[in-house]
Parts: sequence; C-alpha cells; structure tokens
Amino acid sequence: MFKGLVGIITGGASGLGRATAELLIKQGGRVIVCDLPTSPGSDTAKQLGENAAFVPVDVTSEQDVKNALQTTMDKFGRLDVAVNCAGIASACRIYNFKKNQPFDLKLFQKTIEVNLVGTFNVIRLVAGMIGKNAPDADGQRGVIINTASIAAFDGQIGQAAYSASKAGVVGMTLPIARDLAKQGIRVVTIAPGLFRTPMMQQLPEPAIKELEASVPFPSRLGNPHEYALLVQSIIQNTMLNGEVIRLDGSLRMQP
Ligand SMILES: CC(=O)CC(=O)SCCNC(=O)CCNC(=O)[C@H](O)C(C)(C)COP(=O)(O)OP(=O)(O)OC[C@H]1O[C@@H](n2cnc3c(N)ncnc32)[C@H](O)[C@@H]1OP(=O)(O)O
Ligand SMILES: NC(=O)C1=CN([C@@H]2O[C@H](COP(=O)(O)OP(=O)(O)OC[C@H]3O[C@@H](n4cnc5c(N)ncnc54)[C@H](O)[C@@H]3O)[C@@H](O)[C@H]2O)C=CC1
Repeated sequence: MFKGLVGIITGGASGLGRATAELLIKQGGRVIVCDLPTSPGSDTAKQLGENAAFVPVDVTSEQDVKNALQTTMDKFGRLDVAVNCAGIASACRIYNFKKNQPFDLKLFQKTIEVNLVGTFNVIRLVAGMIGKNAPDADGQRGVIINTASIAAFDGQIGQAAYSASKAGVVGMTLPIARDLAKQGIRVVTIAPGLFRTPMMQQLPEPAIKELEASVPFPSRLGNPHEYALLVQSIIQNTMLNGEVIRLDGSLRMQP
C-alpha cells in the first residue's frame, strides 16, 4: 500500500509513534524513527528491520531535526510523511493552597516547549523537504500529521500546561494547512482520547480504571494500533486537510 513512501516519526520509540512506525513498514513504507538519545529508539529501529533507521532527536532542537532530515535524504532520498508524536505529559494544580505553592513555571514552559514548540519546529523544517517532491496526479507532495489530545478541549484539573500545549497544536493546524496548500502539503491533527502507552501508564492504575470506565464506547483504553490506523487513513485520503480529528470512543473527560 505504501511502497516507496518515506516517513519521519517523532516519538517513534514508544507508544503511538512506535505503533505508527510498525504499520507504515508493514504496508511497505520506510521510516526514520526520531526520539530522544535516551529512548530505546535504536533498538526499536533494529526490531523494525532494514526499512527503518533511528536518529537521536530532541524535537525542540533545530540542529537535531536538520540532522534527521539529512539522514532521511542520505538513506532514503526523499520524505513524504511526517508524524509528530513526541510529547510529554504534566500534571500540577495552578496553586497548592496547603503548601502555598504556585504551579511550577518551569514545568509549564517545558510542556509548551516540547509539545507545541517542538511540533512547530519539526513542521517548519520537514515542510521544506516534502515541498521538494514532484507533485502526484492530484498535486499532492506529502502530508504532515500532528498529535494533540482531547485534553486540548476538555482538560482535567492539573492539565493547564498540557492542555495549553495541545490547544496550540490544534490552533496552528488550519493556518499551517492554508500556508502549505500551494505546495500540495496537507496538515492534519489527531486528538487522541486515552491510549494504552507508557505515557498513560504514568497514571495510577485506579485513575486509569476510572478513566477507562468513563469512555462511552468502547469502554477501554485505545490500542496504539488504532491510532496508527487513523494515520494510515489520513495518508490515503487526500480530502482530509486542515482538520483536527478526535479519536476517543466519544469520551468527554470530566473535571
Ligand atoms: C495523555 C492524554 O493526552 C490523555 C489525557 O489527558 S488522560 C487524563 C489525564 N489526567 C490527568 O493527568 C489529571 C491530572 N491531574 C491530577 O493528576 C491531579 O488533579 C493533581 C495531581 C494535579 C491533583 O490531584 P489531587 O487528587 O487534587 O491530589 P491531592 O492529593 O488531592 O492534592 C495534591 C495536592 O494538592 C492539594 N490540593 C487539593 N485540593 C486542592 C485545591 N482545590 N486547590 C489547591 N490544592 C489542592 C492537596 O492538598 C495536595 O497537597 P499535598 O501535596 O500537600 O498533599
Ligand atoms: N497515550 C495517550 O492516551 C495519549 C497520548 N497523546 C499524545 O500522543 C503523543 C504520543 O504519546 P504516547 O505514545 O502515549 O507517549 P509515550 O511516552 O509512549 O511516547 C512519547 C515519546 O516521545 C518522546 N519524546 C519526549 N520528549 C521528546 C523530545 N523533546 N524530543 C523527541 N522525542 C521526545 C519520548 O522519548 C517517547 O518515546 C504525545 O504527544 C501525547 O501527548 C494524546 C492523547 C492521549
């Protein structure tokens, strides 16, 4: 299905990004896994086989992303798709009245830096390389897929930083899609609900159970493969552009 297609996947060493790398390769694509040097990205790429390579990347670094693009060019000669999965979660009340402690400003800044600025940094740099492709019969040169969260819309107590970072990703989706439309590059954002990944497993099991029970249908955490299936559809369907798609079993999170 994706024979010849080349994708960069940030956060590709774990969870949703890793599942996406597996599916794109299974469908005949080739993948550059970008993740932190401390991540298991190198092992991931080995397990994925010869159509995968790992580049250590901090998405907030211009030089790291440029290195990843250079490796993509050297190894595979082109770039068709970028999937932004790198992200971090944070939870903190705005003010802890018992301890007289405000929300840690550094934690707020770090969350915005990785989730929003990091995603933007990758988009602005990959666009240049995707834009060099010859257009297909429909005028399309490639696709950029971002990962927000339903917390962009119904963030819970403690999620001010995380929700703000993901709302930023939602907010920039349409203007960037409009911006890149002339080059035939589509931009689509997925807003996942709850998926069983290492990030979600940071929450205590009772909290996971409660969240799971609150999903109308299916009342369970999503499987990362189900996220990857939406990535596959977005790549296949050229009419999808400038949109944010919730993938959440109709969950609306409670406070
Ligand atoms: C990953 C995705 O993209 C998908 C998702 O979003 S999944 C949903 C994820 N949801 C979350 O992560 C929720 C995040 N929120 C939380 O984890 C918690 O609300 C929180 C840690 C921020 C606070 O939790 P909590 O249950 O209120 O903790 P609690 O023990 O009562 O309070 C923590 C501290 O805040 C204080 N506190 C309690 N109520 C308070 C209030 N109303 N105002 C200020 N402080 C309060 C407590 O006294 C406590 O202080 P100590 O450390 O001295 O004990
Ligand atoms: N799991 C879930 O339920 C949901 C996840 N999301 C979002 O989906 C994305 C993927 O999350 P998961 O797979 O669940 O998490 P995960 O924690 O399993 O994977 C995230 C990956 O991003 C990498 N990463 C973190 N900071 C980075 C940086 N600065 N540069 C490069 N890589 C970095 C991590 O090393 C990790 O491998 C995140 O953006 C997350 O916010 C959104 C909604 C729900």
